[in-house]
Amino acid sequence: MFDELHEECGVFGCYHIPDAASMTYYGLHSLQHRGQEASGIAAEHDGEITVLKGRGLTVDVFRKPELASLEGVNAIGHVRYSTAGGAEAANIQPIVSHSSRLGDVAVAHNGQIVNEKELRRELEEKGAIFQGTSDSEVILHLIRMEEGTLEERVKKAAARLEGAFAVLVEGEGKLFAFRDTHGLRPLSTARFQDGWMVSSETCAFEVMGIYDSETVPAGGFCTFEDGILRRSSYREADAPRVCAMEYIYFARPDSVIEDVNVHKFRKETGRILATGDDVQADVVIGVPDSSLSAAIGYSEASGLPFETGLVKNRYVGRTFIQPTQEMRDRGVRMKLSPVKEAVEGKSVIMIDDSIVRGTTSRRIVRLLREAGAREIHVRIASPVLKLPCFYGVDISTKEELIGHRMTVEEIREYLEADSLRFMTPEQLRFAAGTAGLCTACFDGSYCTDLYSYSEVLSN
Ligand SMILES: O=P(O)(O)OC[C@H]1O[C@H](OP(=O)(O)OP(=O)(O)O)[C@H](O)[C@@H]1O
Ligand SMILES: NC(=O)CC[C@H](N)C(=O)O
Ligand code: SF4
Ligand SMILES: [Mg+2]
Repeated sequence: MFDELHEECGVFGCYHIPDAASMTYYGLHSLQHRGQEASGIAAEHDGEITVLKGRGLTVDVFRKPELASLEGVNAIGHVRYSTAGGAEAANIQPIVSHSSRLGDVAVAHNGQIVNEKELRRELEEKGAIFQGTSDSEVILHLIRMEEGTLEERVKKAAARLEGAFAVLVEGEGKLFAFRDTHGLRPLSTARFQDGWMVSSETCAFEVMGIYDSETVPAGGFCTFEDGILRRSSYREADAPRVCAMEYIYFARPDSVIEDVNVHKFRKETGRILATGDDVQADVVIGVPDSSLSAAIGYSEASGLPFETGLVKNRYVGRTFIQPTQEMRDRGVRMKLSPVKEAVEGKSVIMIDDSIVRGTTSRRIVRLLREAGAREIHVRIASPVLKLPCFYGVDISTKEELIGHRMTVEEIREYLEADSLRFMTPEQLRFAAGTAGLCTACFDGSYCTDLYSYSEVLSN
């Protein structure tokens, strides 16, 4: 069970770049918002892969001398929030295999393989011995079991996978990157000096001063070999379906996915929410950080002033020890505080990006009332979340979702808000412009066969 909505994973790779491990470290740091559970880097030098990984944030897992021990011009890295398989050490990525016959190979994966159980059974029958329980390990075993050159084996392995995946593979001095046929998870490449970088999000390139990048298309396959990048495909692309939650919540506003900037998308959702909203209000506030862009969009379209109504303590991380009951009773809130001057006596439009269990919105409505807000109108910059995700986001059962159990009016009552509105899936697709979206957790339109996971839906 999750407490709130959690990020998923991020992958970053360097090919033909001096001190690749250190550059990967900086890349992972920019992707930290996608996973705070564990972090790892695998660097290759003369065909040998050395991996360093551990639980926690990238800055806590790596120290300078350790990074220096990761030699080589190629490296891949991963920040993890587990979705399949537990948080145990064996599941931390990159996952590496050493073999005298096939050499060293490392894999880093963001997403979730929906036919994992079927593949695992088949691989075990053929003699594969798994180190852990993560779905990502299946990719490594498939590569080992296939025949041909490393590139051919990686391509054949990719073609066996169903679900959501942005994957990096390293071995034999080469790097491979591929993306699922719907493009559910983002992945981009960029030129850097004499080499290349690959990243889940383009924000990681920009911190390196790179502003030109290219999306790996759905079903696309990149081979970095002999100092060059060759683009091909391992399977025909399906209709593009980028995870809508990437735009709504996960990705950083400065990232661009499928040519659509995340901040721009969020502003558009705010604008759509404001259109036709006839509520009488004085100010618009957003829940920092992920809904600030939507709140700005709402403010611009409605002509109502945007205010800093809430301040976030950025140092409350996942490992933060929950306050004692006594502190809770005294009203100590560790994560968000209202700005009384901004909301007192006012009718407030409060924008958040999503409601999962309703905990956050309910808490904020109360905080704003205590701070003297006269009316609170909650506007959510996404549709009602009703169904689980099997593509790499930890919404695993529908019972966890307030939107599955209650009508919008019942949710409004639970939140103690004066009014509540969501977007429709159609409006969300409109906000995405040219990018095709997955909206399955809102409307059930899963774009792949769900294999054993379909049981979760029928229960
Ligand atoms: O309905 P709930 O179960 O409370 O979940 C919804 C909240 O979870 C996310 O925020 P979160 O606090 O996880 O992180 P953030 O600070 O990055 O927005 C999201 O932005 C919503 O605010
Ligand atoms: N959130 C993710 O993308 C996780 C990747 C993979 N399924 C894991 O659990 O390690
Ligand atoms: S089901 Fe929802 S969270 Fe999962 S990939 Fe689709 S849009 Fe994203
Ligand atoms: Mg939030």
